[in-house]
Amino acid sequence: MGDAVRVSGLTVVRGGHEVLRGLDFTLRSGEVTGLLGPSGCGKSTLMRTLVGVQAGVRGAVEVLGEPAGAATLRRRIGYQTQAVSVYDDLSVRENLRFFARVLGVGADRVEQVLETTGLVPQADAVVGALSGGQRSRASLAVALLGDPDLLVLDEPTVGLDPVLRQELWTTFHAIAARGAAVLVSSHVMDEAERCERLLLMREGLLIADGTPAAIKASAGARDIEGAFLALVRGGAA
Ligand SMILES: Nc1ncnc2c1ncn2[C@@H]1O[C@H](COP(=O)(O)OP(=O)(O)OP(=O)(O)O)[C@@H](O)[C@H]1O
Repeated sequence: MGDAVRVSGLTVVRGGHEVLRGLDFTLRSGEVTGLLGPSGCGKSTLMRTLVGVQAGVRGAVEVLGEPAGAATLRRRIGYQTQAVSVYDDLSVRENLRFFARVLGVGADRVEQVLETTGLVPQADAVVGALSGGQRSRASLAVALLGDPDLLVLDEPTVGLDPVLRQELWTTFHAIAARGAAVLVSSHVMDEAERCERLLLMREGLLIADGTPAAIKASAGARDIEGAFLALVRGGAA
């Protein structure tokens, strides 16, 4: 499948500092790419840039063949931020019906995303009464409503128990298998092995880009955490 995202020479200035420094990479459709790096390295800023809401951007950022932020991309991109973005006093289904109307998609899509995110049993429960993991899945369901070709998920598994994390990763792979490019950020290196491809970041720089196996092999490390440390000690960033 082709490239969903092409980025070259991307630099972003926030608060007078270069928080992204000359990034070049592509994201392919049909793959789950993990965006990994310590807190503050620039993952959220990169995601905000791809969805077209970040100011202070220099360089070329092409998303689904258009410049990032183009109005035509709105329905084609799903974005889940770190904050839960559903209404506590509405049920899951009511939230989805509301956002479906905003996006102009049919009610049948609401039922589909309830299935995809495993929320059918909770569909009529108010969001305020759900667990953190269920609330997070409700946000994911909203991000899926437009049947996006690019799905951008900012730390969607943070704070979830291992069973829920496993279920969510299965969902991400199912979405990619239908042809979407899926970008998932995490500051937990052990999520790396679940991705087809990884972008490792540190201090605004991309220090590795490849499959988990290739990154481990080139760093001579047994796991991604070891590879990350080897890359940092080797002066990659
Ligand atoms: N609104 C802002 N104004 C100025 N600087 C900011 C702003 N938001 C973030 N930054 C800075 O930009 C850098 C990158 O932040 P960003 O949120 O992209 O990192 P992150 O890797 O997503 O971190 P985390 O994993 O903690 O969410 C940090 O140094 C941060 O302090």
